[in-house]
Amino acid sequence: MTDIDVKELSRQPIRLQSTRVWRTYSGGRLIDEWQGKASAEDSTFPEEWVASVVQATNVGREHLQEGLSALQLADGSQVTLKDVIASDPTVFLGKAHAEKYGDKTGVLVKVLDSSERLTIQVHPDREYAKTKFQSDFGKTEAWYVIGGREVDGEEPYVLFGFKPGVTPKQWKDLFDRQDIPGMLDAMHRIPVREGDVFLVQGGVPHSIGSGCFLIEIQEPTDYTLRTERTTPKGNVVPDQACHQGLGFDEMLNCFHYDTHTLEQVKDRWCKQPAVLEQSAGGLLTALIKNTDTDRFSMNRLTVDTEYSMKGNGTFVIAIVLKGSGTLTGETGETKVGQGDTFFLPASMTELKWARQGEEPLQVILCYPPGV
Ligand SMILES: O=P(O)(O)OC[C@H]1O[C@@H](O)[C@@H](O)[C@@H](O)[C@@H]1O
Repeated sequence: MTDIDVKELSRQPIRLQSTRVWRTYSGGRLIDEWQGKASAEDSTFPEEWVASVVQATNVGREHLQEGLSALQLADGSQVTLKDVIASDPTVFLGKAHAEKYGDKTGVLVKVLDSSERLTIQVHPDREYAKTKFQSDFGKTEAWYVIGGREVDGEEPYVLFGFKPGVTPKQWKDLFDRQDIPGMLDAMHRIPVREGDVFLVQGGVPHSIGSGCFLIEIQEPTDYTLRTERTTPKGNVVPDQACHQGLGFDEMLNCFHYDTHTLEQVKDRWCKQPAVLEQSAGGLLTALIKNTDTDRFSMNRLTVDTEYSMKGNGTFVIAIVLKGSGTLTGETGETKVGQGDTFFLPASMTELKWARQGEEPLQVILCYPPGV
């Protein structure tokens, strides 16, 4: 493995390379456009994984190492972020975090763009993940909608939460008969708009609809249990991809069968952004707060002129959503622009974002548990 200069690397923003991941659904054109690629198109690589130290689980693609974020070192060689962090977890992740989580970041961030509806699915809560997958993490996730498109005349939407009256027996029956309209109808359908924020806890049935362009923050696993045995486009979902080796009965046990009215779903899982700090230079808004969940948090920074951020002893995952400018730390200045992604090591104590372009610089800041 290439020599990692820990001292040098831990004092500067680490620019991450693009990591696209194969999924059962198609999309990704809006990610290509956002990243400024010459040709933008939908494909079966509809997700960009950011600062990932998690390998993707794709049935039939186990021979590939998908999902791990990489970066380029000063000598031009490539190394995974996972190896960089493992070289000195305390310096990169922060002392308190490393004491608790070792070399794991405890969080995974993605940019996702769907040109078709995703399969109806559920992710494990912590208890299920522990007992069935021997994992300390489940897969609670949150979505921040950054755009979207109309697909076949349908506006972007998401489906989640069981409607009143749905029972485990009914859900099993719908699954056994593969009554997909029935399964869709058992969940609430919510149209989405840029700026919306949703928290989807482990155990909650859901399906991201077509036309959604969003940033997702989640617990760092890739456990998905699917009740649809064919995708909306008609591709067969292998049994293993439905139940992850646990069998169909255990798959059905992953769901939380509490039911909600639409109002209750909105109250519980649709989150309202809240201003954290406003200065002459910028505006910091909380999208997912540590009072919403103890699994992660996410803020949006809008820089009108300049904005300084003090380190708080932990690392940050940054996605430049819009605009261009600079990011200055103790080792110098880095140019930043829409589509760039960074891992900001915990040992960076001070950072200054500055806008350069015509529009304000907008950055999404993602944090691990405990911040
Ligand atoms: O089941 P597929 O289509 O592969 O989609 C899986 C995707 O589902 C979404 O709801 C999110 O949980 C993503 O993190 C995940 O990658």
